[in-house]
Amino acid sequence: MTVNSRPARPVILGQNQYGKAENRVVKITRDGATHHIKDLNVSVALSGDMDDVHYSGSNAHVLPTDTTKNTVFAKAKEHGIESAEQFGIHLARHFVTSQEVIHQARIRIEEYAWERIESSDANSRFIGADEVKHSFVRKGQETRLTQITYDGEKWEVVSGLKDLTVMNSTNSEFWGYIKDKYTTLQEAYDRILATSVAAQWRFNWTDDEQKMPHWEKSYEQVRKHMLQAFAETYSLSLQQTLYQMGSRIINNRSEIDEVRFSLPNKHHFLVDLEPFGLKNETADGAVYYAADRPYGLIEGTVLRDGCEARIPVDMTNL
Ligand SMILES: O=c1[nH]c(=O)c2[nH]c(=O)[nH]c2[nH]1
Repeated sequence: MTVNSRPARPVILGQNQYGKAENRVVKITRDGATHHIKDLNVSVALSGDMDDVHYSGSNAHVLPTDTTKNTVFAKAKEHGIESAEQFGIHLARHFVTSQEVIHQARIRIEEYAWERIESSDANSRFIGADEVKHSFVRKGQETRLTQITYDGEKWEVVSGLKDLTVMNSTNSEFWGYIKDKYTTLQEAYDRILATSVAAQWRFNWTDDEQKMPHWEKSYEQVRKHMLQAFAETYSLSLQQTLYQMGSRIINNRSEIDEVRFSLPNKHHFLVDLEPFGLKNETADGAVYYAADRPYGLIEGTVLRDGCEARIPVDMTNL
C-alpha cells in the first residue's frame, strides 16, 4: 500500500482534467430595437478528486461533460454575459463551489467581436438617422480576391471576397416550406440569420484603358452595398437575401454585370433551457447554440438583364 492507502500500482495517473470544450454560445440582449451580441467559444476543464474514474471506472465523482455544457448555456441566460472575464469567473466559481470533488476549474473563452453595419442614407432616413440596430459584421478583415484573364485582346476581371461574416439578430423568418415525412424543422417567425459571405463579381470592362474601373473604390462600394442589403432586407429566406444583395450591387455599380454568391447558413439554435426552469425566448433576448456543421449552403448568380453568366458555378472561392 502507498502512503495514502491506495493500492501500489506500477503505473500512476498524472495530471488530468476533463470538461466540454468549445461551447459556442451566442447571447443576444434586446434593449428595445437595439440588440447587443456576445459571441463566445467557452471551454471548460475540471480537475479534482478523479483518481477512481481513471483507475476503476467509478463515475461517482464525475460531473458529466454534458452537464458542464448545459451549465454554460443556462448561466448565459440566468447570469448574463457582461464580459468574457466576468462570465468565466462566474462559471469557474460555480463548478468549484458546487461540487466538493471538483478542486479546480479552468475556463477558456474566445470572444468573437462584431461591429454594427452602417445603414445606407436612404434607409437611415427611413429608420431615423441611426445605424441599423440588429445587423452586425464580424470584426477582422475578410479576404479580398481577384482573377484576371487576358488572351492578348480582351481582359476578364472577376473580383470577390470570402469570410465576410454577418448576422441579423432579427428580421428573419423561414416558414411555408415543403413538409414531407422527413421534415422536422419548426417554422421560424423571428430567427437569427447569419452567414459568411463568399462572393465573386465580374466586371464588364474588357479592353479600353481609358475606361478602366477604379478598382479600389469599386471594391469598397460593392462591399458596402452588399452589407447594407443584408442589413436592410427583411428576410423570408437566405435565398431572398442573396438576390437582394446581388441586385443592390447590379443596380448601383454599372461596372459589374454578374455576381455569384456562396452563402452558408450559419445556424443558431435556441437552446432548450426549460429543464433548468429557464424561459429562453427570442423576444426577451435569448441564448443560442451556434452550430458549425452541417450547414445549409445557398448559392446563386445575380445578373444584369441581357448579360451572360460567366462565373463558373464551382468557383466559390477563387
Ligand atoms: O433561409 C433558409 N433557406 C432554406 O432553404 C432553408 N432550409 C432550412 O432548413 N432552413 C433554411 N433557411
